[in-house]
Amino acid sequence: MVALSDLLDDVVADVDALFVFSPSSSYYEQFEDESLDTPVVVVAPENTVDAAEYIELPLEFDNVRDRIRFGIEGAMGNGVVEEDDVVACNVAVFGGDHDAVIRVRVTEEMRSGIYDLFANSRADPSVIRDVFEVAIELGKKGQKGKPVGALFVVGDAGKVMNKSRPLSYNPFEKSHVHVGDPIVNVMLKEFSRLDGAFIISDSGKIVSAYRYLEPAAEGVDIPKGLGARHMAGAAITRDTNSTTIVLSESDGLVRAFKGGKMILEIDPEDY
Ligand SMILES: Nc1ncnc2c1ncn2[C@@H]1O[C@H](COP(=O)(O)OP(=O)(O)OP(=O)(O)O)[C@@H](O)[C@H]1O
Ligand SMILES: [Mn+2]
Repeated sequence: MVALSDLLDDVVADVDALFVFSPSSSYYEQFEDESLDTPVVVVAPENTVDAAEYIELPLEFDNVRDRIRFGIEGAMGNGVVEEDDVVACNVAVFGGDHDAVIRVRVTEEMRSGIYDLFANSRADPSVIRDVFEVAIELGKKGQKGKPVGALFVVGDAGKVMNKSRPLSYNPFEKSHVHVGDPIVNVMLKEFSRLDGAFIISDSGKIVSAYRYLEPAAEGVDIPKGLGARHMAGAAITRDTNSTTIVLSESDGLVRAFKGGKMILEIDPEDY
């Protein structure tokens, strides 16, 4: 006969670290006890509890898997955990109080680049997320069932505009629309059939569609086999402080670039 608490014992047995997501001060206090010999990592929008090991969560991922993956990836980047560590994650799945402990093995695949994409971009994290979600959705569904490609340049829009030229009239010229508005997502998907790039400001305003990017491509090092869209998308992030999110029409993958380098490559179907 097992006691119910045995189930929990198994979940937390021999873990290398405990991740506590967005704890209140009073909740966190119980982990500060020196007798707990497991390192505690706090993952939260702000380090209000003054945790020694802290990972910033720039947005509340509603999906718990995403939230956990993000925290672990951040901790891998800081060297707090490494491949094959086993961690316990204390989260609130249904909002409010912490209601679950989830056991996770850290794998190298968790280092997807998502953490870097959100935490170290100049644009607002929620803007990055909204654009990323449009790209993922477009990648999953295509445009009227056909695969489409798209190139989104996010952040540092003034400079990006200076390093590009219009291919056609700008449908967003006089509008004040932002990514994340449902109607805008429909527009972005519709316009993705057209050539060129979308330019989006730090705060999410859609500045232009149809831009032909003309960055200097020297010093840009991206995987061989990627074409002009990806080269331009990578190079503009070296020339400016932007981040780009690129959906490939030919292989269906979503990639992100920053500082002239690819920081993320994912299959929308896995996301
Ligand atoms: N400098 C650029 N600025 C903006 N858009 C570009 C630029 N170069 C190419 N594109 C866009 O990318 C499209 C596809 O070009 P290309 O096939 O060379 O890129 P790719 O990297 O192979 O992308 P995909 O994997 O989607 O085919 C072009 O039709 C054009 O709309
Ligand atoms: Mn191509």
